[in-house]
Amino acid sequence: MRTSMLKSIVRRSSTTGASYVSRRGFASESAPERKVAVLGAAGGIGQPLSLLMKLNPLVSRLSLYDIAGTPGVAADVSHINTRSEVAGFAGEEQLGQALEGADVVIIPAGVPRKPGMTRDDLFNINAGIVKSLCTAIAKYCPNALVNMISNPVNSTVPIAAEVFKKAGTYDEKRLFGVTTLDVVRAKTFYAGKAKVNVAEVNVPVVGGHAGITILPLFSQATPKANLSDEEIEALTKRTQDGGTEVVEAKAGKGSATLSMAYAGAIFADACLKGLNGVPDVVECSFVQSNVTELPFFASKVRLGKNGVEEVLGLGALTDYEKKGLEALKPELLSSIEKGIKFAREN
Ligand SMILES: NC(=O)C1=CN([C@@H]2O[C@H](COP(=O)(O)OP(=O)(O)OC[C@H]3O[C@@H](n4cnc5c(N)ncnc54)[C@H](O)[C@@H]3O)[C@@H](O)[C@H]2O)C=CC1
Ligand SMILES: O=C([O-])CC(=O)C(=O)O
Repeated sequence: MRTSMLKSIVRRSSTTGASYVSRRGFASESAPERKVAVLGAAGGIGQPLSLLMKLNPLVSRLSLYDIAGTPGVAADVSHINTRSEVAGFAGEEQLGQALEGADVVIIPAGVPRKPGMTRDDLFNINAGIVKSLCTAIAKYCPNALVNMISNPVNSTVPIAAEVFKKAGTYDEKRLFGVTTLDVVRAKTFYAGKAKVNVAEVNVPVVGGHAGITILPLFSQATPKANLSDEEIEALTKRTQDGGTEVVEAKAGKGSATLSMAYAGAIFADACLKGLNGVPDVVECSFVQSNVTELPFFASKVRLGKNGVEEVLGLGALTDYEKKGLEALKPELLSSIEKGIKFAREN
């Protein structure tokens, strides 16, 4: 019952198409002990993400932290008859306990967009939240893999890197901006247009996580389909504007939460599989990178026992994609620099 439910909820890894339960087949009983902490667990993303992490048999301890509201979420989720033990922590004084011993920390803490706002408009509030949470991570679980969801990801990941550098704990292999929702969207939109089975689709999405910095590489999408240039352009634009599509539809009640929880659960699962030694776990993520001249960049990443095992290159690009790549660089660089400057000055 549990396995079939999991399979139907989270069927495929987003880039590799690997099945949810590890290919080496760790049954829940034999999988290593793994603690996952969700920071912002009482929020719109945090709650469904906590549910999905409770359904993941690779998790043995699930730690749910927020400034308030987590005892209720934790009590609720803890009644689900799956492997992990659940604990809720609320308020800054409990943050250390929430983080102690975590293998993976997922951060969806912070304010979401309203119509008319860009992700960068969230910077003033979310930069400080991310900085204080990362300061605590450096202290209580410096070896954890950090999955950054809080926006603007293009700046919050560089902020986290600076905080860890200051604390002397930075390891570029362990810091990830979660861009999986861009991949999830690209797959869905491509499958609809190409009329192929969505469960079979793979599409890398590179760059960053805001507007034109999101660059889906539909020329590398599989299964192959004969789409016109106009169709590729429309798919690219829809993927880039996917977040705004949801923000507008929610009309002031926030941004993507359910699809983000799904995407966040897929990415965290990939991190856990990598830690557990499952081979060939590949997902797109915004990481420290040499793929372009920019210090951080999203591309396919191979995950392993220490986090990032290999940052994969871009592969062959069409002229349209090359143009998109050049066009995104100034905006992405400026968001990265804004994050670094904030962390150095505050
Ligand atoms: N990377 C991505 O693809 C996506 C990122 N996001 C971002 O995720 C963030 C969260 O979005 P929602 O869950 O919809 O917002 P929300 O407002 O529903 O939930 C945020 C939660 O964070 C908590 N929080 C605030 N300060 C905190 C702190 N210092 N420590 C711990 N928790 C704290 C709040 O109490 C709240 O429960 C936003 O910044 C949003 O833009 C949203 C969708 C996709
Ligand atoms: O658009 C937003 O503000 C939330 C987000 O990052 C997304 O849905 O991709």
